[in-house]
Amino acid sequence: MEVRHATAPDQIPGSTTDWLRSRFLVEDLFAPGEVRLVYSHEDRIVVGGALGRAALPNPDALRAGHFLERRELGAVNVGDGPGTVTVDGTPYELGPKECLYVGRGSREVAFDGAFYLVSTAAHADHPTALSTLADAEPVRLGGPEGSNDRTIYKHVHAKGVQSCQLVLGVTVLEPGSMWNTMPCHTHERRTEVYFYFGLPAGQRVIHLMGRPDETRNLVVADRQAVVSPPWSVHCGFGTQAYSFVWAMGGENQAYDDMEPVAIGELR
Ligand SMILES: O=C[C@H](O)[C@@H](O)CC(=O)C(=O)O
Ligand SMILES: [Zn+2]
Repeated sequence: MEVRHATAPDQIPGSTTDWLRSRFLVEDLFAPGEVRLVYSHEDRIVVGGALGRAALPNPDALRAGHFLERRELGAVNVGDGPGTVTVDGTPYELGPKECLYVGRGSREVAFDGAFYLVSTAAHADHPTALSTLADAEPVRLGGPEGSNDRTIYKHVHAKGVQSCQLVLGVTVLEPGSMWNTMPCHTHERRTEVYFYFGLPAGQRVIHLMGRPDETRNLVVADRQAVVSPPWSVHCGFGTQAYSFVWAMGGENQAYDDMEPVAIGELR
């Protein structure tokens, strides 16, 4: 497991493309038969990828008896077909874009498929729960005039699957729509990670990050993640339509607790 230290906004002016990518972009999460993990000190969020048949390891850096001893986990099927997550002997079948929340205290977690993983620190046990696309109360936002016609599926949130601090959903853009999260925002009380998937090979998402008045861009390929510290905007446009998993950890779980940024304020 790679461990990344937290960052500060005053590191952004003068930063190089390579430095930005090494701190904020997570590139290689998927290898057949492996679970790959990156631990970010931004709200202690761990992100990962599981491909094929693989079990959740217990990295030394956690100093835990097992991965979920003091953590909770969301696993989203980012493949094109069904996949299975088995938790302490109980199998759960997930369709594409569906999510399994795995509660603190679960010991053995195994995957069969293509899963994106997000884990946050947890102080209480919540039941392991499947959230299907129908459970996620889809909300249609945007429209063709803003090239941002998209559907937001909320899986783990205050009114859905319960958790300690994890909030997680999937946003799907309609063909011909390119922009996510515009107008954009920050949320001072939470870190958010975007994981882009379903982007055709050779296409890219241009992801904007940084303080609203000092933005930078990251060029992101399919199945890559971007960590947004509380001071950073997070939005982007694709060269074709795509989907992404958004997940947050931090001080509260209020999805709408954000500082909106007017488009004209961006620099
Ligand atoms: O804090 C909330 C997150 O940034 C996302 O839910 C935004 C998003 O999915 C979108 O506008 O497309
Ligand atoms: Zn956000």
